[in-house]
Amino acid sequence: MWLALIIGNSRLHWGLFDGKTLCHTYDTERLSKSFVYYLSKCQRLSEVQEILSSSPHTPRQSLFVGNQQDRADSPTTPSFPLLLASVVPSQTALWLTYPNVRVVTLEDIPLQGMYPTLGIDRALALWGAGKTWGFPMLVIDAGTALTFTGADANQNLFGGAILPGLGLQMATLAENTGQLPNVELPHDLPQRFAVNTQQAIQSGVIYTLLAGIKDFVEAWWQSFPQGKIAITGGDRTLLAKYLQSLFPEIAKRLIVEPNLIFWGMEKTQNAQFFHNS
Ligand SMILES: Nc1ncnc2c1ncn2[C@@H]1O[C@H](COP(=O)(O)OP(=O)(O)O)[C@@H](O)[C@H]1O
Ligand SMILES: CC(C)(COP(=O)(O)O)[C@@H](O)C(=O)NCCC(=O)O
Ligand SMILES: [K+]
Repeated sequence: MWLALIIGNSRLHWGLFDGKTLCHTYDTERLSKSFVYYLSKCQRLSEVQEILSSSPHTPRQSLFVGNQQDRADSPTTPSFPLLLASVVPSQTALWLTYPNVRVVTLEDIPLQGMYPTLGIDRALALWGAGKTWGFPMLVIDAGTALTFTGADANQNLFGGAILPGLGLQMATLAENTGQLPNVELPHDLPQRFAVNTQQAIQSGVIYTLLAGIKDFVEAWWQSFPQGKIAITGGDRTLLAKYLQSLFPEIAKRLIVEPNLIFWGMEKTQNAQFFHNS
């Protein structure tokens, strides 16, 4: 068993693997240094599962009472292997205190033509999607930031784009204006021409984002008529639903998949190391 951890800009994403099989996923808030320590002391799968699914993530001392001393001193109790991919350097530093950790870097991903500052989450999601469904592949990651990241049939980075994600667009309006409230995203596509403030914000953010996605997707298909498109990230389901209502011909060709980055991590040599250890 091994753990995959993706540190995004909003939260942490956890995957619990049995070899190549992804058994469980968890999303957590950012965690404390003592959490890192407790996780490193977990011996049984049930302990890992309990502390990752507890909320808030303050591990109960009682979980470890009894044989904690043995564990601290024994060299024969290694921690669960942890494969880490992070786009938040301060958080990477915290998780490097975990004893059995390996960090995925761009060098571990066999895509060609990557630029040095490309986000590891983008490269992994693209690698995971392309290896699973084939290249050319365009990944839309609807997370804190919304990114497009494409690779051609030769697994060469074609390029992409970065813009504020849905949540960030809404939050920025509320934070930087005197009269705009914090507004939730609606479950269904709102009416375009709104007659109140809340719906006007929803309409503006959603319809311009959908138009932008359509434009990128059409440009992608112009370059790669048979090119595939996968969407991931915390807002993927909502966006796929809006697209289904507004542009069903695009929605029909979208692969909606929450775990692209985990698939990418599993398909690196680093994971191979854990399979063999
Ligand atoms: N339980 C949740 N907590 C936080 N964000 C959520 C949640 N469910 C959906 N979201 C949406 O997911 C987006 C963040 O996506 P995510 O992929 O988790 O971000 P990141 O990987 O960048 O940390 C936010 O814009 C938010 O709208
Ligand atoms: C674009 C991102 C902020 C997306 O982060 P996320 O929304 O997944 O938290 C991240 O991939 C990143 O920091 N990229 C580095 C710049 C680049 O990819 O060109
Ligand atoms: K993202």
